[in-house]
Amino acid sequence: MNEPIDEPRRAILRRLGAATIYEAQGQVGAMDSGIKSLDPSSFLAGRALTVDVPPGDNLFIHHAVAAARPGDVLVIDAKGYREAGAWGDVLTLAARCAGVAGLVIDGGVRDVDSIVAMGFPVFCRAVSIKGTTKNQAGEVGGQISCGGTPVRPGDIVVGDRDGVVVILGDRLTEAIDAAVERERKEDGIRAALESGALTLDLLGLR
Ligand SMILES: O=C([O-])CC(=O)C(=O)O
Ligand SMILES: [Mg+2]
Repeated sequence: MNEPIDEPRRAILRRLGAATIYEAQGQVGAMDSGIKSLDPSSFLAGRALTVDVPPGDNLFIHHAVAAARPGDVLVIDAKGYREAGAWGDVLTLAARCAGVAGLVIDGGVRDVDSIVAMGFPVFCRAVSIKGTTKNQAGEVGGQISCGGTPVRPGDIVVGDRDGVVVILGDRLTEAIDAAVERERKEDGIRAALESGALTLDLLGLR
C-alpha cells in the first residue's frame, strides 16, 4: 500500500533534495530541466493526482481540483504547451481550499505574482499571459507523462530549486533509505575535503 507522507518524512525529503533522491534511486524519475518552480524557495512533496489535458484547454484541470483530496499534488500533462496559462491564481485559490499541496504542469501558468504571494508551490514549463479554452475532454487519474517522465496516480513527486523527481508510489521507504545512505557517504567526502583531500582521490578519478 502507498504510505502517507507524514511530516517527518516530508522534512527528510526536503533535507535530501530532489537531486540526491534522483541519484540514490538509480538516476531515474527526473523531469526534464524545463520544469522549474515559479518561486525558487518552494518545496513540494506529495502523492500525484494525475491529469491529462489537450494543449490549450484546462477543463479537466478544473475537474481535477474538484476531485482532489488534501495532500494531493496535481501533476498535469498539458503536452508541453507553452502559449497559454492553463493554471492561474483562481485555480490556485480553489486548490488551496481543497488542501492540494502543489502543482506540477508540463505546460504554462499565469498570475505568477499572486500564486507566489499565496505560497502555493508551482512547477511549470512556461509562463504565458494567454488563456485556455474550457471545453475539451481530458482525463483525471490515468498514467501520464510529465516532463518526459511517466507518472502514475499515487506516485510521489518531490520538487525543489533543482527541479522535480518522481518516486514510484510503493518505493518511498526504499528511496528515502537510499538517499540517506548517499547523503551519509557525501558527508564523509565533505569532511575529507575540509581536511585537504581532493575529489580526484575521493571519487577514484585518477
Ligand atoms: O483561465 C484559467 O482557468 C486559469 C487562470 O487564469 C486562473 O486560474 O486564474
Ligand atoms: Mg487568472
